[in-house]
Amino acid sequence: MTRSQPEAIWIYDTTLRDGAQREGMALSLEDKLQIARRLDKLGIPFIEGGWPGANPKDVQFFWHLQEEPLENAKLVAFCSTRRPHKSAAEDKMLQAILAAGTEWVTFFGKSWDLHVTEGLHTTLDENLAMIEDTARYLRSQGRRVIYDAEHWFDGYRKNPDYALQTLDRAVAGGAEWVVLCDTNGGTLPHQLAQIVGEVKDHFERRNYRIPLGIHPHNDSDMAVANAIAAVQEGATMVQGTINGYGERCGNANLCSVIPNLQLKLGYSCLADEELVNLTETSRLVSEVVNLAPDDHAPFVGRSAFAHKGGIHVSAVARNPLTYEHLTPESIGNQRRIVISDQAGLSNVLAKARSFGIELEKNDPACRQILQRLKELEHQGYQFEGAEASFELLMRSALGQSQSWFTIQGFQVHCDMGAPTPDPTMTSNALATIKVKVGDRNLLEVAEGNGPVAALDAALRKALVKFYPEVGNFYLTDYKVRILDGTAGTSAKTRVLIESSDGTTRWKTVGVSTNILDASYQAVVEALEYGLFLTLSSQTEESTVGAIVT
Ligand SMILES: CC(=O)SCCNC(=O)CCNC(=O)[C@H](O)C(C)(C)COP(=O)(O)OP(=O)(O)OC[C@H]1O[C@@H](n2cnc3c(N)ncnc32)[C@H](O)[C@@H]1OP(=O)(O)O
Ligand SMILES: CC(=O)C(=O)O
Repeated sequence: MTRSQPEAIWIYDTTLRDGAQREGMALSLEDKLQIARRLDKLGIPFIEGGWPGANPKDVQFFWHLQEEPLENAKLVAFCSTRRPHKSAAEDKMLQAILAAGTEWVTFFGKSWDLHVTEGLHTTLDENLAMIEDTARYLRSQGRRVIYDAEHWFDGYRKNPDYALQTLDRAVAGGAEWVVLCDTNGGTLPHQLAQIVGEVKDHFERRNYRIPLGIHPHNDSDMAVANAIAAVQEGATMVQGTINGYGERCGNANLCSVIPNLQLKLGYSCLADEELVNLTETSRLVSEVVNLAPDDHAPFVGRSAFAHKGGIHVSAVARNPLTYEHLTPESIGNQRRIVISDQAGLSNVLAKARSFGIELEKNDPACRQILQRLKELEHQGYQFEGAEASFELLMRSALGQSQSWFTIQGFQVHCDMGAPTPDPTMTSNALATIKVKVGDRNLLEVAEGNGPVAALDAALRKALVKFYPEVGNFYLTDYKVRILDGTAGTSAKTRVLIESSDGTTRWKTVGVSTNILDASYQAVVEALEYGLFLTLSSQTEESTVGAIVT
C-alpha cells in the first residue's frame, strides 16, 4: 500500500500586519525586513507585509522588497475594500496597493450587516458592490486576490443570508481565496466548525472551486483550536502570527498551529528540515520586536520541555514519552531538567550528566547533594535560576572544586552626603577587600556608585592581577527579591546575578538578611564560576550552568 501525500495547508503569516497591531509593538523598517526574510527562509508560503499607503514605513517596506525580493514566499499587500460611492480606480488607497507591486493582494470587507450600517455608514447593497468592485478591479490590474471576510462568524450568526451574499460577491469579483475571519475572537471551536461546514456546503451548491481559509483571533483563548477545527472542516489556509502577536489578545499562534497540524494531524505546512527551525524563529522574532519571549509558550517556550518534579524527571530519564507529548527536537526545542526543592535524585543525576560529571544514583554523595539543595532552597536560595551556583555546589560536594581565591575580609563605606544627592556624582561608596591567592595576600580598594558596585570593583581589581581573564567578565543582570516582606527591613533578600564573558552567560545566587552579603555571595560565585569556565580543563563538558550566547 502506498502512503498518500499529506494534504498541504497554506500558512499565511500576518505578523507584520495584524501582529504589529498588538499594543506595545512598534516595528522599524529594518525589523520588518529582518522578520520577513526569516519567515521566507522558514518556508512560510504567504507573508503579509503590511498596508501600503496606511503609513510611510509600509510603503518603503514594499519598495524595498521590490528591489530585493523574497526568495520563496509570496509577499502580500493588505487593504480594505474601496470607499463607499467611489470607483475602485479613483480610490487612492487602492492605487497605493498597486504601487506596492505585489502579485498577491488581500483585502477585507464587511460580512456583518451591523458593521455596514453602523461602522461604514453605508447601505447593504453598496457594501456588496464595494466587495465585488474591489476584487474585480484588483484582478483587472493583474493581481491575485485573497478576500478576508471580516467578522465572518458574528455576521453569519446574525444574518446568514446577507453574510453569504458578501462571499458570493467576492467570488464573482474574482477572489481566489475566501478567508473566514473570527475578528472579535469570540467563537468557540464547535460553533466555528459548524459554520465553516455550512460555508463549504454553500460553495459546493454554487459549484465554486474556491479554497477556504481561516483567520482566528484569540479573545476566548481559542485561536489555535479554531484554526485546527477549520482545517478539519476543509479550510486549507491558516492566517496567524509568530508567537500569536496581534490586536487585543492576539491571533492564532503559528508556532502552535504548525506543529499541531503537521506533527499530530499529518498535514503538511513546512518542510521537515525547516520545522526544526520553528523555535529559533519564534525567539528571533521576539528579539526583533523587543518583547520578552514567553518561556511557557507551548512547543517553542524555554519551559515547554523543562522537567522539575522529581517523579517527572525520573520517568523522563527512562522514557521521555512519559511526560512529553512530542520530541522537543522535532521543532528545534530542547529538554531541560530544572533543579529545585521539588527535585529527586534523578534531577541531580541529570544535572550531573549535563555538567559532565559521572555520578551514580547509589553514590551517597548524590543524596547529600540533594539534601543540601533542599536545605538551601528552604533558606531562600533558588537554583533553577542559578545553575552555575548549583554546579559549584555539586563540584564542592564531590571534592572537585578548585580554590581560586579566598576572601579574608572586606569593608564597605557609604557616603550619602547631602540630603539631596548630587546627580553628577559617580561614586558614593568605597570598598576595601583583602584577598588571598595561593600564598599571596592583597589589599585592594575601589569606588562605586553603590556598595555592591564598589565591592565588585575592588574584588575584580585584586583578582585581575592574578587572573587577567577576570577583566573580560561583566555583570549582565542583577535582580533582588525580598523573601519575607512582613519582616520589614530585616527581611531576607535573594540576589540573582547574571554574568558574561561575551560568549557565555552564567547565573549565581546569594541569600542573606543583609543585601550586601547576599550580593557578595552571588558576586564571589560569579567570579569563581567564570574562572572555572575559563581555566578549568572541564570547561567543554559543562553545558548547563553556562549558556552560550
Ligand atoms: C480587522 C482588521 O484588523 S482590519 C485592519 C485594521 N488595521 C488598521 O486599521 C491599521 C491601519 N489603518 C490606518 O492606518 C488608518 O486607519 C487608515 C489609513 C486605513 C484609514 O485612516 P483614516 O482615513 O484616517 O480613517 P480612520 O482610521 O479614522 O477610519 C477608518 C475608515 O475606514 C473605513 N472602513 C472601515 N472598514 C472599511 C472597509 N472594509 N472598506 C472601506 N472602508 C472601510 C471606515 O468607515 C472609516 O471611514 P471614514 O473615515 O470615511 O468614516
Ligand atoms: C482581517 C482581519 O484582520 C480580521 O478580520 O481580523
